[in-house]
Amino acid sequence: MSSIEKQYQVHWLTGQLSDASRETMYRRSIEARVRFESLLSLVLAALIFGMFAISDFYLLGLTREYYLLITMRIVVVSLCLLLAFIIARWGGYSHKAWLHAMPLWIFATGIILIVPLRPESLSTQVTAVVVAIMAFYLLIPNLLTVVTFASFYLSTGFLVSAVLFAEIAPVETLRLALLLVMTNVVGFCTLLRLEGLQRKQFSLLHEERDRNHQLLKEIAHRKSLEEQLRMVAERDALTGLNSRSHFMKRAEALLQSSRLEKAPFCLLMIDVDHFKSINDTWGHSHGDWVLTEISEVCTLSLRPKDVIGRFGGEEFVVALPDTGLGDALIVAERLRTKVSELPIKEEMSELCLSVTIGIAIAHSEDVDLKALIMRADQALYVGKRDGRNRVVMCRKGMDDG
Ligand SMILES: Nc1nc2c(ncn2[C@@H]2O[C@H](COP(=O)(O)OP(=O)(O)OP(=O)(O)O)[C@@H](O)[C@H]2O)c(=O)[nH]1
Repeated sequence: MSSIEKQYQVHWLTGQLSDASRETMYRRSIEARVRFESLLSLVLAALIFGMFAISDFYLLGLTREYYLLITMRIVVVSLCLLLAFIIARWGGYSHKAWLHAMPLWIFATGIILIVPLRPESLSTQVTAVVVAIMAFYLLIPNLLTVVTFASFYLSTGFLVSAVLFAEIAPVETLRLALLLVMTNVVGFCTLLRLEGLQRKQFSLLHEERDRNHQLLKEIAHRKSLEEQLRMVAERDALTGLNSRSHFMKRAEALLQSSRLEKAPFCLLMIDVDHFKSINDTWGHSHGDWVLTEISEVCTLSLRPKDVIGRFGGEEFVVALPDTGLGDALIVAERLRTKVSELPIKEEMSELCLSVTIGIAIAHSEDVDLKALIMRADQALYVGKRDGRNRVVMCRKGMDDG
């Protein structure tokens, strides 16, 4: 048996969940409904029990027995209404189930007390007792044990009263006893079945809820994994810039729309000068720091619609949509100056940080982004060759070299 099945196992005799905490949970789940049903049954039962006073009057007249009966009925009805009020206010079913059981004992006592006062109407009372027992079992569900005891009390009490005060013959006593036993057995079995079914339904609902909860957790976990994977694929781990592949995707889209709108489009290739010697002199961690600083200063100097990525090693690439050569030159110069003005760590004070930038503009005949990158790279190469720390535009003729 799985642990879930064990948690929701129903006791064969009490009809309650074997796990006490689950039983409390179940009772809490039906609390509002049980409260309302208890109220309704109490008020209705009190009303019907009280209305029998009319038939008492016609049968007994204003006799001593009648006054005793009416007093008893008033006490029972008042107690029931008082209990209805208490249940409405403080009758939490999960922790005060005994309160819901009390009316049964009051009614049972009331019914038993009628026998000595009206022994001649025993046959009517037998019917009333059978109806009351069935009502106990069917209208007060979820309290099988208590209902069984109360019904047993009513049955034996009534039987003893009938023998003592109505003086019924032994055969009649046996018949009455058998009738009461039968009523109790039918009521008990019906309620036991009902209790089991209700709790099974509850356990199925909970199992489903638990599974849904697990599923939601799993979905959330997968979503976060997907997000992490997406981040890994799209972002460069060191600088947080677009990764090369993601940059290519975004830049390609920008290039396409620039072509459609016939808007200018420029591309910058930025390379850190003498970066190898930075690594060699201060170590890779300082080299990483320099790359991060450069990526930050470049990102801050660009427009939101520009796209920057880390192309590899110490090389960055920038796509500038809606930008002609003149403006691209201004942007590149600004980036170059910002990098050269970057505040450097104390221990790297001798470092003269600079970048060389190659610019390429998209001509109408440009087939794809790769060709544009190649041209910017060639311009960058020229810049490196001519002494670094400069911005070079790709000119006709470089394409061939
Ligand atoms: N710290 C660090 N170094 C890197 C990283 N990626 C590449 N490098 C190093 O960057 C250096 C690039 O050196 P080169 O390609 O020779 O270029 P350079 O020294 O910048 O010289 P020029 O480009 O000609 O000015 C290599 O030593 C790489 O190992 C990185 O993520 N972090």
